[in-house]
Amino acid sequence: MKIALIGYGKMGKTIEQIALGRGHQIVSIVDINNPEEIHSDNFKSADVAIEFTTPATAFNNYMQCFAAGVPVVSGTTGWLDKIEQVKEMCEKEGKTFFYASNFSIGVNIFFALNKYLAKIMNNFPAYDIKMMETHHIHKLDAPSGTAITLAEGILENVDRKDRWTLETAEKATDIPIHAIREGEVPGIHEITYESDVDTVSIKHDAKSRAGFALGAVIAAEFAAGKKGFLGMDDMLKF
Ligand SMILES: NC(=O)C1=CN([C@@H]2O[C@H](COP(=O)(O)OP(=O)(O)OC[C@H]3O[C@@H](n4cnc5c(N)ncnc54)[C@H](OP(=O)(O)O)[C@@H]3O)[C@@H](O)[C@H]2O)C=CC1
Ligand SMILES: O=C(O)C1=N[C@H](C(=O)O)C[C@H](O)C1
Repeated sequence: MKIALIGYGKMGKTIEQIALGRGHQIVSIVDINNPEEIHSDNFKSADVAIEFTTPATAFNNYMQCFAAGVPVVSGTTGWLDKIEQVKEMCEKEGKTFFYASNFSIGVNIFFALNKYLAKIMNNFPAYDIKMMETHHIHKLDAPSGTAITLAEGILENVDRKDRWTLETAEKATDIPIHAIREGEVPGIHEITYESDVDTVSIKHDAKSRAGFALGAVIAAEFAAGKKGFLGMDDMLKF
């Protein structure tokens, strides 16, 4: 498969290695220093583009991919205020867009476990809920996209909570998310249910970026040739 990379940072470089290892070709690399590459014939020849850039630049990159007729797989976080526009373009204009706040298979198993535990905990109001996420110091957004997805999984299932907040809970119905930025940590997420008598917690700890990158390449293999707004639930069967 011919892959274009948009964003050649930590994720772009890891994805390149994994894609080459799976027999794919990297036909174009667009980064901050060569934005015009996105208009090139090489870019347009790609079966799919994999986009990992920044919260501020992702949406414009999606628009360029749509204009070039190249399906896009993106893992960039912090741009979700525009997600409805992207969904509408997929539905009405037949564009292809695959998004995941976290492409790791382990994290997606953790997402399912989080929802299952939340359903159980809905019946046990003695437990209060909080979340902690730790990432490297270069991360631009907080809380992480993964933490937001986890919080949404709890909110769907626990009636006594109605929103997430960053750092402090302002009312009993809030789920506080504590975001720590430390060294070069690839990503840790932990959800804690605490009562007066005990604590129940679940945790995912990424050892490197390899799991995120492998998931993104598998998603690209899945998305190429398909139409619409796609996500991990379309690809993974639990
Ligand atoms: N969904 C998932 O599974 C995962 C998501 N992420 C998310 O992916 C994003 C990228 O992460 P990461 O690779 O670690 O970040 P990096 O900062 O290492 O890489 C981003 C790259 O994009 C470049 N860039 C900035 N603007 C543009 C632009 N307009 N066009 C093309 N390239 C551009 C940056 O250049 P420069 O540095 O010169 O500005 C940099 O090389 C983040 O939002 C992060 O949260 C990360 C890991 C997993
Ligand atoms: O910025 C990162 O590094 C990561 N970002 C994603 C997020 O915001 O959830 C996924 C992963 O945790 C690494």
